[in-house]
Amino acid sequence: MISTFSLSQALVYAAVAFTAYIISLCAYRVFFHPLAKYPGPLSYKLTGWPLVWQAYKGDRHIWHLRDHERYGPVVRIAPNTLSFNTTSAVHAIYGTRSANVKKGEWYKTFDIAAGTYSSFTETDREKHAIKRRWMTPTFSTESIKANEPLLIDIIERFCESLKPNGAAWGEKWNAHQMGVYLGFDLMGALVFGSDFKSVQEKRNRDLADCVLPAQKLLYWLSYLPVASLVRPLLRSQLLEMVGGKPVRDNNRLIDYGKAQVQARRSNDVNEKGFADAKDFLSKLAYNGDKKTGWQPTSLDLDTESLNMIIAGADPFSQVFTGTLFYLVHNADCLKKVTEEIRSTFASPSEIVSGPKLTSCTYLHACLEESLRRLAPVPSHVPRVVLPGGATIDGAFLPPGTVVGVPQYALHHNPSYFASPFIFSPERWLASPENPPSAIDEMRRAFEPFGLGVRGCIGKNLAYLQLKLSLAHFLWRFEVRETVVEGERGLGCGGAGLGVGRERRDEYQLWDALGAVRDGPVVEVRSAW
Ligand code: HEM
Repeated sequence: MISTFSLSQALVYAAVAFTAYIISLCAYRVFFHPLAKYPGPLSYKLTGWPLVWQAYKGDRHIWHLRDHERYGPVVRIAPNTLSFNTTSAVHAIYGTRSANVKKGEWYKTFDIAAGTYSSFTETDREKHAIKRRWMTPTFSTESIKANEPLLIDIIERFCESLKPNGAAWGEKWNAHQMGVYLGFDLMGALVFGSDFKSVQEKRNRDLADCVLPAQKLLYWLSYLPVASLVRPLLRSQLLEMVGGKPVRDNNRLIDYGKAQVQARRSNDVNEKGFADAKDFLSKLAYNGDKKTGWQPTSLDLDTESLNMIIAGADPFSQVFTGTLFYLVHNADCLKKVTEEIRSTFASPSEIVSGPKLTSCTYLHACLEESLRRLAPVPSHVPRVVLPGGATIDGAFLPPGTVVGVPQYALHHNPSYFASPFIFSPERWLASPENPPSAIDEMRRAFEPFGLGVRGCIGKNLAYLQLKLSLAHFLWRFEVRETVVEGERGLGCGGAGLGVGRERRDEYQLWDALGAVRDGPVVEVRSAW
C-alpha cells in the first residue's frame, strides 16, 4: 500500500516536473531565446515539428514563400532557425568563403548509408576542401568535352525512341518519366561508363526508378528529431522491414555503386581498361588530392558515386521536363526557341558544344527562366553559424543558429523579379527596356545551383546536358501537351491540390531536397 502510494506520488511529481519543464521551455523559446525577436508563427517558435510535417508533405517551399509574404524578409521557421528572403542574405550565407557558417548535422542523413560522407554531405570545411579539389578535374571543360560524344549518342537514341512512324502525331508519353530515364542514362554513362538503356528498355528501368523514392525517404527522415538515431540503421534489415521499398531502393543504388567501385579497384584493372577510362568513377579512383596527398578509400568512392548519380541525374530530369512543361504551356516561347534552334543548326549532327550552341541566346534564356520558376532545390538548405557568430542583413546571430535562403521564395520575390509567376524568358535578354544592369541585379537573386564553395560542381555539365537535350529534341520534333478538354493536365496546378498549388500554368513540385513531380503528358511529330 505504502509503495503504491509512493509510486503514484512519484508519478504525480514527475508529471508536474515535466509540465513545468515544457512550460518553461516554451516560455524560453517564445520570450527569452536569442531569436525571440524574429517574427514567425507561434507553432514554429515552439517546436521543429511543423518543418517535419512540411517536409513529409513536400510543401516546405510553398510554406516558406507564404511565411515570407506574411512576415517579411526574415522569418523564424523553427526554434533555432531563421529563413531569409533577400539577395544580401543569400550572398552573405552561401556566397563568400569568409562566411562564418558551415553545413550542419542535417546533411548527414543523405548518403551516409553508403559508408562515409560525400562532397555534398561533408560538414568539415577542411575535409570538404580536399574532396572538392579531388573532384574538380573530373568536372573540367576538357573532361566534359571528352565525354560529349557519349552524351550526344544517348540523346540521339532518346529522340529516336520517341520518333513516330510517318508524319502523324505519335503516342502520348509522360515527360517526367522519360526525363528520369534520360537523366539516369546520361549520368550512368558519365559516372560508371555504363549503358543503362533505361529510355529504350522497360526492363532496365528499376534502378532509375529507385532514385526519387530513396531521396524522398531520406529527406523527411533528415528532419526527424531522432534522425541521428535512425541514420546508423539505414542499411539494417530492421529499417528495410519498417521502411519498405524506399529503404530497399536506397540500398539498391548503394549496392550498384559499390559493385562498380569494386570492379575498378580489383587486381585486373588494366585488363579491364578502367585506369585509362574516361568515366568519372575511374578518374576519381585513380586520382587523389595533389595538395595533401590524400587518396580516396573504397568507401569514399562508393559514397561519391551514389552522390553523383543522385545529385546529377535527378535535377537534370527535373529541369529538362520542367522546361518542356513551360514551353508547351507558352506557345510563343516554344515557337521562338524552336525557330532559333532550327535556323542555327542545318542538321542534328551540328548540335554540339561551341559557338553555335552558345549563340542560341533564347534557348539559354528559356533555361534560366525554367530554373527560376522551378527552383530545383526549392527550400531552405541550412547552414549553421560557427563560434564567433555571424552578421546577416545587419543582425548578429549567435553560434549554432541555423540560417538559409529558400530558393523558391527568393526566385518569386517581386522585389527582384517583376510578375514572378509569369514565365518570361525575355526577362533574361537585354533590350532598351531591359538594360544589362537590370539583368545583373536580377541575377544576384538567382541561385539555382547554389553559390560559393558549396555551390554545384556539376553546373557547367548540367547546362551542357540541358542545352544538347533540348536542342536535339526541338530540332527534330513538334511537341504539344495532350489534355482532355476540361481536365487538368498532369503537372499543372489546380483547385484541390492544396494551398499555393492553384496556378494552372505552374509545374507542380513536391519538395524532397530535389523534387517529386509528374507529367506533362505530351506527344510529338517529326518536324521534317
Ligand atoms: C540542373 C541540374 C542541377 C542543379 C539545379 C543542381 C543544384 C545544386 C545545388 C543547389 C547544390 C548545392 C546544394 C546545397 O548547398 O546543399 C548542388 C551541389 C552539388 N551538385 Fe548539383 N545541381 C545540378 C546538377 C548536377 C550535376 C549534373 C552534378 C554531377 C554529378 C551535380 C553534383 C553536385 C555535387 C557533387 C554537389 C555538392 C557540391 C559541394 O558541396 O561541394 N549537380 N547542386
